[in-house]
Amino acid sequence: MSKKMLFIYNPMAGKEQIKNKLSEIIQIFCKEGFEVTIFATRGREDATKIIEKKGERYDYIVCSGGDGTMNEVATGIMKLEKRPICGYIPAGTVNDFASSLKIPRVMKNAASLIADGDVFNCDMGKFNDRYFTYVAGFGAFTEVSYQTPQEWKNALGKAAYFIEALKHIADIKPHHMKIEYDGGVIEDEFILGLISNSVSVAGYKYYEKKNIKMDDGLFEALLIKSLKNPIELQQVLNALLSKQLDAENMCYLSSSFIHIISDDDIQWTIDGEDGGCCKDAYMQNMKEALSIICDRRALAKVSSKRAIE
Ligand SMILES: Nc1ncnc2c1ncn2[C@@H]1O[C@H](COP(=O)(O)OP(=O)(O)OP(=O)(O)O)[C@@H](O)[C@H]1O
Repeated sequence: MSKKMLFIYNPMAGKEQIKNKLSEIIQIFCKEGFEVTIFATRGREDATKIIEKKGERYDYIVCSGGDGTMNEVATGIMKLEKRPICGYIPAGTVNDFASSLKIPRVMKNAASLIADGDVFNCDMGKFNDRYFTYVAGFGAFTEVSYQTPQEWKNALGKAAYFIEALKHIADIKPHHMKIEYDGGVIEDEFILGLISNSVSVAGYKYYEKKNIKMDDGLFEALLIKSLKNPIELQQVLNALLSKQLDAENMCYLSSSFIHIISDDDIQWTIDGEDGGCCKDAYMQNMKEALSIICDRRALAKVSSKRAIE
């Protein structure tokens, strides 16, 4: 019996990367016995809407685009009762989510993986009434992915985000907030927070020393307190570069939920896109909610159910 696939792609993502690859990708799917319906997105939330409307008719929903498109597709799937298996062909600049799951950057290899790969039940994040696949954040680094000029992204790739972030860190206004998590509360002034379910954020593998699992029902939260002088700033930058996440003025914790209540509105970023402003952000880990195809080698690293091979 043929497997029904809805293939959704953002034609504009990552320098219109898919333009010359589409035919090859579709041929791979057809050769592998998929019956493919193709949908090109036209703008914001298009992917989510088509999935909400028609997603349950398919066995697989495969998307191609950047982290923003992946987010919109995962959001659509979360809204379905009968959730199809998700596949991803990355086409953006950074693709943190894809790199955590070892999904190839070469599009035809990622397409072949859809037929060959393993299904991984990945945790998803819920942020108030929205969803995220790998990160919700505020402050210095988080504003970067949509502030970094496109020409920099194209020329420098991952380095562009980091350089832009370093430029901004000193200008960021601290926010007074209360942070509730499994078994604890912190109250302080913070300039940055990253709540993630990924081994890589903004292109940097900050968490690689921490043995992060993406199906354990836990977020990792990295918070940086308000910095009083250039020495403290330097210490934090050094700690970030050497991936020492529990240094002075930094908090690192794991929790199934994170509730952040701030005195003033905070600008959030969700999976690298604008996440809007709010004073009250409740983030709940949705354990193993998204079934996504990934490389077998990634499972050994990101799944709590597999012993390291
Ligand atoms: N045809 C389109 N034209 C313009 N924007 C689109 C179109 N289709 C979808 N979008 C919107 O563009 C946003 C960003 O797209 P996406 O993340 O796929 O690419 P990108 O920005 O190039 O990738 P990255 O941010 O990873 O570099 C999506 O959230 C989506 O809402």
